[in-house]
Amino acid sequence: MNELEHLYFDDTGPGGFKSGMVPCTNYVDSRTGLSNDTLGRETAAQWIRTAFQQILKELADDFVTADVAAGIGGLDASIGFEMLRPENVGVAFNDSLFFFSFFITDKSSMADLIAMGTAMAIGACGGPQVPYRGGRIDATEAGPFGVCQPETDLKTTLSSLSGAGFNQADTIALTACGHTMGGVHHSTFPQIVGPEAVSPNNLDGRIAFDDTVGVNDINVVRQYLSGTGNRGGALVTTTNKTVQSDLRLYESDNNKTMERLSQSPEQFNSICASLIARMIDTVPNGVTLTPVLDPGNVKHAAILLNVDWSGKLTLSGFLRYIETAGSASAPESLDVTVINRDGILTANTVKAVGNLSTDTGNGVFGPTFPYPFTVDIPGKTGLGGIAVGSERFPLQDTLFVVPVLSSITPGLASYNIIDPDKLWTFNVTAAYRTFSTPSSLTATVKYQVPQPGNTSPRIDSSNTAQLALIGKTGPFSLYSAVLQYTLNSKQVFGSSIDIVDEGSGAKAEFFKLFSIMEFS
Ligand code: HEM
Repeated sequence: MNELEHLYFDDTGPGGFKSGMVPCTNYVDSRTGLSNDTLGRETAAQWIRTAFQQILKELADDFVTADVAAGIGGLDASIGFEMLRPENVGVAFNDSLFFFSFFITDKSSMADLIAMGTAMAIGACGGPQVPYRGGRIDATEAGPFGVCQPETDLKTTLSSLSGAGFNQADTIALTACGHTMGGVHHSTFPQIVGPEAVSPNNLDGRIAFDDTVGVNDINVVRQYLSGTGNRGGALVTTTNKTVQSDLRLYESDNNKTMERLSQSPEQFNSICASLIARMIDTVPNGVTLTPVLDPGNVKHAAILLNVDWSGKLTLSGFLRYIETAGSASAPESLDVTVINRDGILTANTVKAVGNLSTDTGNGVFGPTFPYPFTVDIPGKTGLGGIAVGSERFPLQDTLFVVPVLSSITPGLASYNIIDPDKLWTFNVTAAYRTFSTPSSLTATVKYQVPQPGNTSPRIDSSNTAQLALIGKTGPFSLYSAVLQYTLNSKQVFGSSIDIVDEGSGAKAEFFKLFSIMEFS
């Protein structure tokens, strides 16, 4: 299963991608790793701002100053290299990148996670579903300097964003779509918000954009136009004219765009969904984004394939059922039917019973329920996929990592995500459905490594080892390797292994090593 789909649709429990913004007003302080509701900060809002700043910054540097038509700019996480710049003042970017860094793997770049954070913060906090695609590539160096600050004059802001393909109405609407959650902080922008905003439960002194600070809604537009509530927030109401950047922008077309946005929540949502999608989909030349991640109704997740010494295969994992708009409510069970190696639907069917008491949904698409299943498969006929109702999901048994014959030590009992470096031993066994000896069967372990001067790590793919034949079972040959690395727990968490036979092209890609860690 696609890692981004997993993070977005399934990984929503404690420690999952969504955990930072539950509830939407939650704030996770990267300095302690803990929630803190006394500062007047909000993680969901920081995530949206990070994407924009990366883009406004990337919009301000790549995406804005650099010209999208020239293909230079876009969401590429170069902000990680630029934390010390004045334009990146405040903790928001550091907080966000620190949180996202736990989820960086070979298949999930920082830039994709920044974009996902925005889609989730908006979609799960009362806003629209923002179409989300993957495929962004992280920059390997800092980008040019940015320009969009509260002090920036209107002409410069508009021309910067127009270089990124956003006209004046787009720029006004995009800003209002972003400036509905969170607010402006005295601790970060004392020239905008005075010390009077500071209180025991608002130690950073936030003035919110509207009075629904944790909800992505039309309120900011309506309060701005009617002069009620927070009147659009401090970038409108500050008496320091130089930094009234929202007021300058909103008024620049005589409030026409704000009037249009205010007409209905549905209109606000649909304009925002399309502008935010355009914002996060702005990528440098040469980057091809995937199709929009489709929650579907039913998909498989956390699939593991084992083989025993008699050659019998066992497939286990779960289906997730999302009650997307207009779909039937989750049934008590779903039938999983094995498709054999030749692509033929077999009579081998098991019932996956839903755990309907646990909604694992990300709050964007609808209640989501897991249906665990296990099915035995004769090694002779093998596995080509599974069918669930009319849906077919391709799987393969040509080359795969065998979880029961693989291990990681030390185990979960001594694992803590903030543990420092220690020696890890990965004992990896793969089953290969061939009896001819491959010229070279290699295992590449990929894990994150820090980048000097950057909060965001990169993936190191340089650790490769040969696998050696250890036996045969049914139609499979078993190959194994023992790999040892000194890593911290965070590196182990996101590590994965690819097994490749270059000669035949057979591969088992992105097996997450953490998935086999046991209590020991
Ligand atoms: C057009 C020019 C813009 C300027 C000059 C600007 C400036 C600012 C400033 C000064 C803050 C206060 C940050 C703090 O005190 O921590 C802020 C907050 C925020 N901005 Fe913007 N912004 C702009 C557009 C946007 C856009 C287009 C989006 C997203 C689509 C966005 C999303 C946010 C969010 C979510 C916050 C709240 C952050 C928090 O509460 O931590 N901004 N912006």
